[in-house]
Amino acid sequence: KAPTLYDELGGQPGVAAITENLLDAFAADPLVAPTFAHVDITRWKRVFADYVCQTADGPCRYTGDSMEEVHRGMNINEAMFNAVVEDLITAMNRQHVPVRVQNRLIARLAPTRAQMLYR
Ligand code: HEM
Repeated sequence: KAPTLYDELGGQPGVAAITENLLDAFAADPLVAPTFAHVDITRWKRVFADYVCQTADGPCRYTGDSMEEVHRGMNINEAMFNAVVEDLITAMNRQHVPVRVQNRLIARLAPTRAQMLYR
C-alpha cells in the first residue's frame, strides 16, 4: 500500500525526533521561546506529536482542542507564526526529511494560520 505522509516523515520515531528538534529550535528562537516559558513540555511533546501524526494520516488521534482554542491569549502575530514554520523546517532538515515531504506537511499545517493569529 502507498506510504502515508506519516510514513515518509519516518513514522513514530521520525515524528518524535522532529518534535525534539523543534523544541530545540524554539528554545533558540527569540520570537518563540518566551511563549513556551511556562508550558508543560512533556505534555506538549506528546500532544504535538499526536497532532502531526493525525494530520499526516498516521494511526494517532489528536484529542486536544482546536488550534484557535489552544493558542488563545498568546496574541500570535505573523512574525511569530513564520518563525515557528522556519523552526519546523530546521527541525525537519536536522532529521534529513526530503524537502518534498517537508512541503507536504507544511501545506497541511499552515491552513490553521488564520485560526491562530491575534487570538
Ligand atoms: C503551524 C503552526 C502551529 C501548529 C500546527 C501548532 C500546533 C500546536 C499544538 C498541536 C499544540 C498542543 C495543543 C495542546 O497543548 O493541547 C500547540 C501548543 C502550543 N503552541 Fe502551537 N502551533 C503552531 C504555531 C504556534 C505559534 C506561532 C506559537 C507561538 C509563537 C505557538 C505556541 C504554542 C504554545 C505556547 C503551546 C502550548 C500551550 C499550552 O500547553 O498551554 N504555536 N500548538
